[in-house]
Amino acid sequence: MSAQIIDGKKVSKDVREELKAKCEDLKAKGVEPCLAVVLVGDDPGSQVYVRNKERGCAEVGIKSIAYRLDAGITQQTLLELVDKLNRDPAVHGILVQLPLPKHLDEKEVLRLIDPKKDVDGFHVVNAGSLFTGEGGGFVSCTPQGIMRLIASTGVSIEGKNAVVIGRSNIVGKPMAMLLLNANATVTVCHSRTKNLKEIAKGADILVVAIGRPEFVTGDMIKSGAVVIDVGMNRVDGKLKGDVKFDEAKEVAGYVTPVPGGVGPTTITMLLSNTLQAAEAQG
Ligand SMILES: Nc1nc2c(c(=O)[nH]1)N[C@@H](CN(C=O)c1ccc(C(=O)N[C@@H](CCC(=O)O)C(=O)O)cc1)CN2
Ligand SMILES: [Mg+2]
Repeated sequence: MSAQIIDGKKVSKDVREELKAKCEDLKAKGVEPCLAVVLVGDDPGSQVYVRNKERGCAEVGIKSIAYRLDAGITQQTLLELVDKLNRDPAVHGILVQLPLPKHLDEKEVLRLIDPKKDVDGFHVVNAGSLFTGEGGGFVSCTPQGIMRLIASTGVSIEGKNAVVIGRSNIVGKPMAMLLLNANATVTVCHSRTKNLKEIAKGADILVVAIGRPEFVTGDMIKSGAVVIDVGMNRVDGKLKGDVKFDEAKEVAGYVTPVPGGVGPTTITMLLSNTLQAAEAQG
């Protein structure tokens, strides 16, 4: 058996077409959607992601303003910028690219972003509305994109065993909540989990975000499962996922590649959240 490859670029392209139309509608109503992107320092990966965010905005019709700040800036300077953007009615969405340089307090910065403009969905208010199932807040972009990828397979989530490997605030925890809200039976595994192999093998839907190259091997995957690989590990200059792709594709029903799976949908969901913010703020 050979799994179907979930094409993140194709899913992303289709969603962006919908977003272009939504953006045009907003502009026709006199709203010019605008995203402020804050990048601190010169991490090469972050520079690429920020550039891709600017390109994504341009493609869909969203105005973007990037603030590229020196790696040595103080916490106070960064907080003042966020505060200024919070108060600017022309800015609908604010994101601070992570990771920040070590001397800066990431949590304090994220807490200051107005939840109504927190298009990354990292603020406790937005995380809270996802956790209570209240909805209406912003959902973290990577897990939101993964829900689109799963939907593209046509496999229903309700009643399925979903296993999430990884418990970060950005991916693992919100992913578990989205799957739970979609009526899956969810297990979250992490570096201290015992019998991880057996638990993973019971998954109809397996999401892997543990940050270890090729951690999940073919013998940890249930036949026919949907396998989503969130990993982006650089090994000898090559990008490797958290799943051993060649083995996974012999066992799984569906599997995401790295690159070209989860990554492309992350930025697309950011664009979607920005339009949601612009619509709400008007
Ligand atoms: N403020 C934020 N910081 C970070 C986020 C985030 O959502 N908000 N997520 C990641 C980085 N990221 C977006 O910011 C991101 C990472 C990767 C991709 C992507 O398209 N990956 C490609 C491969 C790219 C490569 O070759 O390196 C793929 O998987 O096909 C998009 C967005 C951490 N920081
Ligand atoms: Mg820090």
